[in-house]
Amino acid sequence: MLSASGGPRLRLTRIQTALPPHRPAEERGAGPAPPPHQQQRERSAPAAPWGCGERPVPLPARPAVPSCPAAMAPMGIRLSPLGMAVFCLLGLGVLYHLYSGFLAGRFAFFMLSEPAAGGPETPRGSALAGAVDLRELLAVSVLAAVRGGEEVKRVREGNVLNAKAKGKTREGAEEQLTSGDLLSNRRMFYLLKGAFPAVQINSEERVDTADQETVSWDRSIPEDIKQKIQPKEVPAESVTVWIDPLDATQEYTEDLRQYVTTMVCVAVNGKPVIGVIHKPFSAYTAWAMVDGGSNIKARSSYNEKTPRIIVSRSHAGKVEQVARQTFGNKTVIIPAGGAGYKVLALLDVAEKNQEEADVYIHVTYIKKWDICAGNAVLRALGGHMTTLTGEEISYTGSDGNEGGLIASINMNHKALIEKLPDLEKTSHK
Ligand SMILES: Nc1ncnc2c1ncn2[C@@H]1O[C@H](COP(=O)(O)O)[C@@H](OP(=O)(O)O)[C@H]1O
Ligand SMILES: [Mg+2]
Repeated sequence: MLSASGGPRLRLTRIQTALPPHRPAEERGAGPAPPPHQQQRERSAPAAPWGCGERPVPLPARPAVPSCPAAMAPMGIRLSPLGMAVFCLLGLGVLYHLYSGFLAGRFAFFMLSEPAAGGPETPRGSALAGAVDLRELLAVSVLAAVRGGEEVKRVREGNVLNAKAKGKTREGAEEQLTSGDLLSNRRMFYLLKGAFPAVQINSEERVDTADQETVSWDRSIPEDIKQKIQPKEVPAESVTVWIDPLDATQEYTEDLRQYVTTMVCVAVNGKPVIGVIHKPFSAYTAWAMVDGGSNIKARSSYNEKTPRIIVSRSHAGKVEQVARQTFGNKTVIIPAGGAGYKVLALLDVAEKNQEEADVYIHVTYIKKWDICAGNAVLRALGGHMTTLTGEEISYTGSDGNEGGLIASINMNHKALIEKLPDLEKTSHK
C-alpha cells in the first residue's frame, strides 16, 4: 500500500524511470503486439541492451558467460564472480535504502492496527482507503497548535477577551470561556479536519458549523519531524484527536500568560501516541510521538524522596493534603495553572517562565483534552500518567477522567502510587 504522503509512490517512479524506455514490439519489427498479459510481463522484465542470451557481434573464443545478468553489466564490462557479487550487493543496498522507510511504515501499521478492546475489528484490506500517516498527523498537529496559539495571543494582546462563564465544575468552580478559546478552537479544528476529514476530533469547545474556516494544509512536513520520525500508517477509524484550544483559561483571564498552552493529542485505539504542547506567548513547542521521536527530553535527575509536587491553583480540591500525607510536610508544593504547563514542569524545558517539579498530581475530575497531549509526551519519553490508582487512561469514548491523575518520569511510578492514600476512603477529592 502507498502512504498518503506519496513517499513510496515517488520512489517507485524513480525506479521505473531508471529502466530503458519501453518500445512497442511492432516498432522493433517484431510483428503484431502480443496480448496484454504478455505486454505486462515485458514491462516488468525489460530486455538487456543486446537481448538476453544474444550478442550484437559474434565474439571470439571466450569463457562462457555464467548467466544473463553478468552479460547485462553496463557497457559490456565483464565482471569476475567477485565483481558480480559486489555489483549485486550494491544493488541490494540501494533497494534496501529505497524501501526501508516504506517497510518500517508497513510494520508499524500492523503493530498499531490491532483493534481496541471490544471495538470493531478493522478489515486489513480496507486500510488502504482509510489509512492515515501519523507523521503527517504530527506535522499538522504542530501547525494547528501554533496557529491556534496565534489567535490566543492576538486576543490577549488586543485585550478583547469577551470572557463569560460557561458553567461550573462539579466542585462549583466557575468555568470561563473567552474569544481566545473560541477563535483558537475554530482555527485548530478546521485545520485538522481539512487535513484528515475521516478522523474523529474531540475538542473542548463547540465548533460552529455556520462559521467554518477554510484553512488548508500544504502537506509539508517540518525538517525536524522529517529527520526524527518515520511514516507510520494506522486506520483512520482507530484515531481520536483531542484538541485543547486554550489550556489554563482561568489564568488567561488573569493575564498569567506563562501558564497558557494550546494542545493537540492523537490517540490510537485509545492510547495516547502523539502529544503537542505549545506556549503561544513564548513561541515554544514541545512534541513527541510514542515509538517515534521528540523534540523534548526528560531532565537528568528527579527528587524521588521528597519530590516537588506541582498541582492545580484553581481546581486544587484536596490535593495539598494528599501530597503532604504522601510525601511529608516538608514536601514542596507548587500551585500552577494548566495541565500542559504542569507536564512541561516535569521535563527539560529551557524557558525562563517555566517552573520545575518532580511529580504532577490532580485529584478532581478533569477532561481528556486537558491531559491527553501531556500523557502522550510523557509516554513517548518513558514516563507515566495514570489515574491515582495506577490505571492507564483511555482516550476514546467519554470526555472525562474520573480517577484523578499522577504523572512522573524517570521515577518508580508504581511505588509513588502505592504511597498515595486511598482517596475513596479518605475523601480527599
Ligand atoms: N474539576 C475540574 N472540572 C473540570 N475541568 C477541570 C477540573 N479541574 C481542572 N480542569 C481543567 O483542566 C485544565 C487544567 O486545570 P488546572 O489549571 O486547574 O490544573 C483546565 O482546563 P482549561 O483551562 O482548558 O479549561 C481546567 O479547566
Ligand atoms: Mg481549554
